[in-house]
Amino acid sequence: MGNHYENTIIIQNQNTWIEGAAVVQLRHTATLNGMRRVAGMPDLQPGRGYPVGAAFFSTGVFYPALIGGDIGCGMGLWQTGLCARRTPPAKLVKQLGSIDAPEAGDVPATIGGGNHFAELQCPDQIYRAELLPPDWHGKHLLLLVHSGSRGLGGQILREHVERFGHQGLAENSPEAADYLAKHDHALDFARRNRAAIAARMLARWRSEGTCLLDLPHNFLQRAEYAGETGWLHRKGASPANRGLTVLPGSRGDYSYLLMPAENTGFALDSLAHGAGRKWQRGECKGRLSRKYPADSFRKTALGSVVVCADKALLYEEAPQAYKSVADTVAALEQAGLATAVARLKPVLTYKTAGACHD
Ligand SMILES: Nc1nc2c(ncn2[C@@H]2O[C@H](COP(=O)(O)O)[C@@H](O)[C@H]2O)c(=O)[nH]1
Ligand SMILES: [Mn+2]
Repeated sequence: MGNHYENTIIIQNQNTWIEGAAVVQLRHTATLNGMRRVAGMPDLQPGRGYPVGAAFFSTGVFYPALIGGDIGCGMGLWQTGLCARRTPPAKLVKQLGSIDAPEAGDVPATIGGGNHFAELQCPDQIYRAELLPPDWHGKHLLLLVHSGSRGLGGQILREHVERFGHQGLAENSPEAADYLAKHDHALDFARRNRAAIAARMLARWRSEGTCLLDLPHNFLQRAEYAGETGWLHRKGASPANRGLTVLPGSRGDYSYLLMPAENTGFALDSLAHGAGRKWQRGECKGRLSRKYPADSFRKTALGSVVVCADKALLYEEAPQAYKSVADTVAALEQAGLATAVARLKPVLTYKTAGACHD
């Protein structure tokens, strides 16, 4: 169900919890010059000035600050040739070793920090077999890669903010053309980097792999809404008009393969990009460390293994810090935006094998 406020919709149901600060940020974006409609997803959460988990449609002007610094961040999903039953996680961890150092080439093939990750997942439940992709192999593991444009997007945003602050750029201006060229480069860089990460990991496991989908969730595009042509900004929102999408939960929760519905225009053709954060990064250690030593997070309640040598990150990205992904999926389904196709269970989550930062 949606919750309307002038030109704003928030996709939520009775079980959706959204932090008040995120709603305040969303309502502020709705007042920006040229803004026609904003759509908050059930994973709406506060960001640095602007919310995460939302889409924004404007005319005549666009706002690089709404896209943020991780331009092109997204999710790629690969079908691997690794047999789910015959490949114990401990063996996969050993074969993988570290992929923290950049490879030579035009992209580093590294994941980056924060909540970027690569995860092997096992098909766990199939709800709509007829909607599975043609290359689907139910007995083999899937590889989900979540990464962005690394330092590149951050540099583009910094340069923009130094010159223009948080102002929008008038379409057809030289400044808009300059930003768009850089944005498109970062978008492509991020996509190629996810493919390079997948290729690097699959090579270590001596497995073939086929890309089932690759969708950015932080990007700007030309689009139409209510008969007007304008600019669709997505910040932590997955496109609902490019076929199957994947909605990740957390390293200790399921992920879902979703088929978007036909009519998603009311939500600016967008879906949630994750379960959504419940706790801010900075509060996680305080909430968890008395009860849970960092090492206890290297195995999850679903039996998966976590490779994360950074103890601070073990707390910041703990499953407890995220909302229930099943609730997020239910809110999307109830709003008529998507149908769950399959549920995927984590087997091995890779964050960093590098040095320990206590
Ligand atoms: N399956 C996993 N999902 C995860 C993990 N860490 C975070 N997440 C989910 O991904 C999104 C990504 O959000 P973004 O704003 O950084 O793009 C987040 O909302 C979580 O729901 C993980 O290790 N495994
Ligand atoms: Mn992301």
